[in-house]
Amino acid sequence: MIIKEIIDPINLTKLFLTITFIYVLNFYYRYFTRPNPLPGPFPLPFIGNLHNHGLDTNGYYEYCLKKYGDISEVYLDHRYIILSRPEHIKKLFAPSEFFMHQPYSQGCDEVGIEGVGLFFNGNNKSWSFNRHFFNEALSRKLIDSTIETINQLYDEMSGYWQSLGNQSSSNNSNNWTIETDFSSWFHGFTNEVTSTLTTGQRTYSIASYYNTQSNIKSIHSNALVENGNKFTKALVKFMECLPFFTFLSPFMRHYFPIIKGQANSYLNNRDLLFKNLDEMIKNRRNEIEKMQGAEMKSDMLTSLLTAKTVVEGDNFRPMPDKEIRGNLIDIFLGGSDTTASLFCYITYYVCKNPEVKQKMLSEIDSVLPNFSDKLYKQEDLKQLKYCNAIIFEAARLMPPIAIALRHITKEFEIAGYKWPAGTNFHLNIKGAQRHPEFWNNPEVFNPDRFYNNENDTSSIIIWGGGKRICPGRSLSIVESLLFIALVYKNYNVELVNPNDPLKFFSGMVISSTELKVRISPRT
Ligand code: HEM
Repeated sequence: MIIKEIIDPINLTKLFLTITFIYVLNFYYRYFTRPNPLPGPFPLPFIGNLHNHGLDTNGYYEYCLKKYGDISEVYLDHRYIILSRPEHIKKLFAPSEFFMHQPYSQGCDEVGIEGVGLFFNGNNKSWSFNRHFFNEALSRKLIDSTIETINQLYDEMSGYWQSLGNQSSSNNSNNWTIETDFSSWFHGFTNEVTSTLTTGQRTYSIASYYNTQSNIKSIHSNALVENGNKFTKALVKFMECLPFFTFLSPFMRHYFPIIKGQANSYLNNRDLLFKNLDEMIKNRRNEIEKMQGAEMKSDMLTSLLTAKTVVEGDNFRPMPDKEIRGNLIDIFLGGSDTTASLFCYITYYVCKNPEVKQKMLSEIDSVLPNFSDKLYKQEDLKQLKYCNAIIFEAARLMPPIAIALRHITKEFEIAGYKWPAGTNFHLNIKGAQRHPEFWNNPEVFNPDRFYNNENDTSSIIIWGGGKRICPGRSLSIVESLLFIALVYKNYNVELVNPNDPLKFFSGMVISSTELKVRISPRT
């Protein structure tokens, strides 16, 4: 009888309405009594400001800066304080402090990345070990072997362009022009570079893209290309799911019908990706066991498997597989899309500014030998000072990661307010790098800011700052210099639609989605 009364639909409705009422009351009580109220859009229960934020992170923070000024707030899964002034942001880059990126996130736990690797790791001890490992692994030796890989992969990609050019022209010579999408080529390219650097295995992404564009197929077998393709797609989808699991509340992910379906599809994809990575780890472990002292490969997976320095009390033990997987994911997520997109932004701005392009070509031609003569090395690249300035200026205007995260675990004073432990910050990198009080003509692409010191450039924070500054920053600069050198030394590059704005998707990374260019061999 009592059970019948409890599950009576009228009682259930009353219960549901009462719980919802209490939730809403609590939500607004907390909102109106929050410490240091700031300007920002009014939040709604359950969704906060998700309806204002939408999927365009970059556009939304630009809007907040214009409408609410240097410091404002937004409600997603938590309250976030948005900082857009360099000096406020730099307080959270204090070199002596370990900051978490975000508090414990049930969403990140669900996708299996909470507390492992670097980016999603808020445990100082385990983060410090992984970070030390990263810094050691990304040594000059690894950068040298990455340069070699890029030179070789470029050779293959250039061969594909040549083949497409010959297919489109009647005279089968070097006199051809093709229209193609740099965004697709370079996403494939950086994916291959990252995979080789990380696991020692190729993904055949450039061959895969070539096969979609060409009547003649690449020499790599269909099975290899198809496998690599599946792996790459799983990585892209995994990346896409991160804002979804980070910013949507568990309630929405678990109970809202369409959202729940999407969450399940992302989780299936996670299973597929993890299975792939776990197999790579297992296979390499077997390989290492069989090698017994012979010279090992120099990729990061081998280093992770042979590192025996995780401290547990006084004991040392090998890094657990889950931790290894977390580090691999960090490199794939941090290193591929960012570098590919940056190269697209560089190309866009260089092609829109002919005087910059001319100066860049003069530097490349005077510093670098012809590609066929020798592979470019770190020493060659160091001389490309103007190209280096171009990289910084393109990343100032279009930082591939537009927002950095910080979560404080003790009271901190920023922008004249005392923030209690538990406050979350979104550091608006793009806003700070275009801030009119810190940059002369901030919207103008002018590499001379970094070449002739035409601007005080201390407000540049492309790679974040403090202890959590990007560990891949030197590698990404070397990769970008090499892309510029190889492509522009050998090809004429123009935008197909110079008047079109940049095309990108802004989630965690401001990712280039298309850049149509016209290329022909430089004679
Ligand atoms: C143009 C290329 C790149 C850009 C713009 C970029 C930018 C960033 C930014 C802004 C952060 C957050 C820093 C902070 O919170 O203060 C970060 C973190 C990170 N990046 Fe990069 N990155 C790039 C390339 C790479 C590469 C090539 C790798 C790996 C080889 C990498 C691996 C990571 C990792 C693991 C973290 C997390 C660090 C930590 O939490 O300790 N990134 N990156």
